Amino acid sequence: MIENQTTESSWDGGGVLKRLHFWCFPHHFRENLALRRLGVKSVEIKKPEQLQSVNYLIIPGGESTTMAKLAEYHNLFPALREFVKTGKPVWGTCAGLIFLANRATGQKLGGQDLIGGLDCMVHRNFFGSQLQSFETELAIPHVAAKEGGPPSFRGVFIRAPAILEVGPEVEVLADFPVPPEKNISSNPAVQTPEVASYLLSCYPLCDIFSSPKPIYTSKHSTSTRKRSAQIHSVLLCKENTDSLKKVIVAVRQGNLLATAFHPELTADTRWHSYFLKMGNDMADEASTSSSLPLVVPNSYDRNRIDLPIFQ
Ligand SMILES: NC(=O)CC[C@H](N)C(=O)O
Repeated sequence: MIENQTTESSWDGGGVLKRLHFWCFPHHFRENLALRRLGVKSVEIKKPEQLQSVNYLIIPGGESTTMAKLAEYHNLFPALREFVKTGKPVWGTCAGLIFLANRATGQKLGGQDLIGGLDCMVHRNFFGSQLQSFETELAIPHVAAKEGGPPSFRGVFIRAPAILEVGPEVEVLADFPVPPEKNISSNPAVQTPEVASYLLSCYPLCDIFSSPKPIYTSKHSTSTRKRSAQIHSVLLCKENTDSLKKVIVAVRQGNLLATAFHPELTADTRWHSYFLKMGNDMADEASTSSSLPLVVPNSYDRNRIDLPIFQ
């Protein structure tokens, strides 16, 4: 995995990669801080040819439509798709997750180009607008088993996507219960036909026609309004349901890692060290003995203070 070292990429005596390359968008600065805590220095990728000397790639959060336009402008898509196919580790956070998905919904009019590779259907802005951003404790059994520390992680969701479906090769690393009725019904961003279908599929046993209350206005078509009434009824049923349906918020598929939340905004670097170790996993699978193992310290530090972002 760790071939193609550039003169910028070097190893210390213990085999720690001193320079990691990643694709820069607005959250670059915070990614850089998290990686530095693990002894890794990162650089921005701005041109397709830079990807040839890259071993790891992080596609950070931001705004995926704008990111797609920039990637198009700089002709990055072919090189990014090629990179994903090489088997080198790639991690998409939030907008980066949208980029890696094979299928996306909730996109702006006209859609946007995706890199693809991750066999899933992602819903952009699933939880709503910027105002519906939130923090929550997520159970992360797989990552905690590998990295140590507590079994949960503080997930920071900023106008976040959620994964609605995954293919058989995809391992779910974290999920999250669909928010309660009051959040969803007051939130226009999630009232799309795709969310409707999803919620209806979650609660098939509910009487979806009881006490309908339209969420959509008269400017929407009759079928859309009917659908909206169905969602509302489903959500009313859900209030009485103990077992809330969950959406997926972190996955791994081979060399691809994706999180709907922002680990770089917390002081807990376990997702970053998990990602760095993925290079070793991939090298083991490919039995490429020529690759140097990347030594990443187990990163949980209970004394590191985490500042709240959303109250
Ligand atoms: N924090 C984020 O990366 C938000 C992603 C954004 N909602 C998008 O669709 O691109």
